[in-house]
Amino acid sequence: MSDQNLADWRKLAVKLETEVNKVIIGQERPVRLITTSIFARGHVLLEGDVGVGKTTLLKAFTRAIGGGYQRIEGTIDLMPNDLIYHTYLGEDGKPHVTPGPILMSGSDLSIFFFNEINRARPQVHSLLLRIMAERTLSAFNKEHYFPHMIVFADRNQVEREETFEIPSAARDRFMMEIPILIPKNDDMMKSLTFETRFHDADNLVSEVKPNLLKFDKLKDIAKTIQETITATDALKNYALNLWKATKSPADYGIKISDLNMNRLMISGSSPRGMMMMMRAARVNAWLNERSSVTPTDIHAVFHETIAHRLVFNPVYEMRRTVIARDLTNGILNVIKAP
Ligand SMILES: Nc1ncnc2c1ncn2[C@@H]1O[C@H](COP(=O)(O)OP(=O)(O)OP(=O)(O)O)[C@@H](O)[C@H]1O
Repeated sequence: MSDQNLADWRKLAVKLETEVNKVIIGQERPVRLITTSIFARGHVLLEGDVGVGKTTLLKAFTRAIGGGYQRIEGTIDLMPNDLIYHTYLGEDGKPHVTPGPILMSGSDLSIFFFNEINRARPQVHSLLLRIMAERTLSAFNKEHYFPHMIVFADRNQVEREETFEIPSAARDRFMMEIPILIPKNDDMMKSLTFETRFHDADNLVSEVKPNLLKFDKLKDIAKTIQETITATDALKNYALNLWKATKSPADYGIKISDLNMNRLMISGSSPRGMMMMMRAARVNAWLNERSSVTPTDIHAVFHETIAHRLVFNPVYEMRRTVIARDLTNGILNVIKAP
């Protein structure tokens, strides 16, 4: 793929963001991060309250990139097979089997949204993780492939009863965890409350230009971005120091008020985490018309690619959201950028 092609795709990526930002208001940063994940081919955890527009956001993205959108709700009685097929008694009195959400769009599946993943049992998580990693599933005597699928999973953080928290090994498979918060701006809050266009999500999504990108070409362009955007030795050393600081922040003089830094960390970033962080940073460089990754590109994605995979001492886990934010900020402040 030529440089011209990369430039053309960049224009499409910017258009994609414009289209989504047209219907989803006050979420420019999550939209940039989701675009980054799409072009870095990484799965995403969404963190946020209910009714903040997550479904609408993902439907808007799917409409613009093309391909199929499917969604499933995590519930305590959901079984792994519920992802694969439904059974029902037909009018003819006979049992029938139809494809479940994961199979419904066939190999054109583009975005799969698992809402409230932590309400589903670990058996369901493991099936999902296997499909995410292998992009294939055998069912109905056939192998099914999902070469273009990106999984988005939302964790209900408000009600913790009857939930099955996804373990750190599973969280590590996701490229990012992106917070989706209610817009703070008064005018936007008024718009969401009073403008009727926001009240009908399907109608709202229909304002997005359909099939702006070719979803089945994203894999190729993602590969080209990773192969084309370079990193200097100084930048590589910088990334290495950031990595080490996630393992033992105390050794680097990083402090968070009232925490015992020597007891905070159980484990820092995994190699996969650093790899995914760099993939996202490369895409950020490309989106900003740079041919080489700069520290700014790393800063743009560091928190969202690293925080969810850090494991804290259990006494600090309840305060994870705040501590993780302070820690990643502390690391970026203390480690000297080239
Ligand atoms: N920032 C926003 N921009 C545009 N519409 C929004 C925004 N936030 C909420 N909405 C509107 O709020 C309604 C609920 O949104 P949606 O169903 O997408 O939320 P959700 O986060 O998926 O909810 P749940 O967690 O309950 O599934 C929709 O009508 C949507 O248009």
